[in-house]
Amino acid sequence: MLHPQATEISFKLNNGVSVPALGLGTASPADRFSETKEAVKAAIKAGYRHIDTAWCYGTEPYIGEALKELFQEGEIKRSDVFITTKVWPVYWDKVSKSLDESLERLGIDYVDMFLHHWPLCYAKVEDLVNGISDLARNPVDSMGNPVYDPKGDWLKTYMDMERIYLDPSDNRVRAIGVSNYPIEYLQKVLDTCKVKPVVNQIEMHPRLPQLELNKFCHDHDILLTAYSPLGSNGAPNIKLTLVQELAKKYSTSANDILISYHIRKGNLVIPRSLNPARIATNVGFVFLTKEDLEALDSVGKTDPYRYIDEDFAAVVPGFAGRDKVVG
Ligand SMILES: NC(=O)C1=CN([C@@H]2O[C@H](COP(=O)(O)OP(=O)(O)OC[C@H]3O[C@@H](n4cnc5c(N)ncnc54)[C@H](O)[C@@H]3O)[C@@H](O)[C@H]2O)C=CC1
Ligand SMILES: O=C1O[C@H](CO)[C@@H](O)[C@@H]1O
Repeated sequence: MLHPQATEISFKLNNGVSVPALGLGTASPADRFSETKEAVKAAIKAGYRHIDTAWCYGTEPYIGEALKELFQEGEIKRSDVFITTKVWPVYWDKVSKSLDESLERLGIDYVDMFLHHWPLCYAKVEDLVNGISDLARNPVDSMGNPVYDPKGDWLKTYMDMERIYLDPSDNRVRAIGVSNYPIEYLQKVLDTCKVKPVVNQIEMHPRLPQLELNKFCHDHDILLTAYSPLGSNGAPNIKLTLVQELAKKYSTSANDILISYHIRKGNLVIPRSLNPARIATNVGFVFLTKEDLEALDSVGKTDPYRYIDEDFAAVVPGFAGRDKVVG
């Protein structure tokens, strides 16, 4: 059977906007930010039409440089590419400013999808050396504990995003969504807000299949975007025995299995790489069977693991804050 490549598959968001299933992740390491420009150009040339970034990543300016050149070279036009960015919790009450800063860095006048990065509210602490817009990305006190804003209300961030989306004179976003939201927070949004999020971007892979969240989101017409599909730094999920066995069964690569796992379930997936050759090979699509998908889901029962579990996230149900440094 002939299969499309992952880059050729798109889904419809609940507001009718079409989104390519495969996007390029761009949370690049700080010492390699500038390589993001060539990575984005390589991705577009390999057929990707979806780029995932965030205000806090530091890569938006390099994505902007890549887009500018791709537009000038006539490789793509703005409407050919789906750009996602996110508002970080230090800007929990500065949503419009966050969006403007992202748009300026990206060199575009709208984003296709604007996500609430984390349902929590950081304090604003000046950091003129390593900060983003002169604010500490992850403010901590002298004991290394995260500093939250005591007046913070995570729902306000989503409501401000909603206001921008609903304003007919404001064309800066085509769709709004969330990230790292557990079921109870999604339920609160559904109960209190006018606009249903189009996606919930979460860590998801065979070791963290997120079956309950999947059911809840799909029951409510919310797509999931799988982050860290390869297991984040060093791509440890590639070594999983079942993933290797399926790669052998389908004469393909382990990364194709890990990416196809999400697309076959009707979800989006955003693997990261700065290596043009890898970017070009992370596009194979395998028509995994129902049994394959169930077997992959069950890895998380015997060998569960959340790779992205930073200390600041421990206030969100489901996160443990594993990286806490006790000083
Ligand atoms: N919303 C959120 O809170 C978060 C969102 N994200 C987004 O998701 C994206 C992907 O997640 P990441 O954590 O970056 O991890 P990932 O699971 O995409 O893995 C990235 C690692 O895999 C390696 N890799 C890529 N292709 C490979 C291949 N073919 N063979 C061998 N190694 C390969 C890369 O060099 C890198 O070390 C991010 O870049 C970011 O855009 C990531 C974390 C949190
Ligand atoms: O998107 C994100 O990326 C970093 C980790 O890679 C994390 O802090 C944030 O949620």
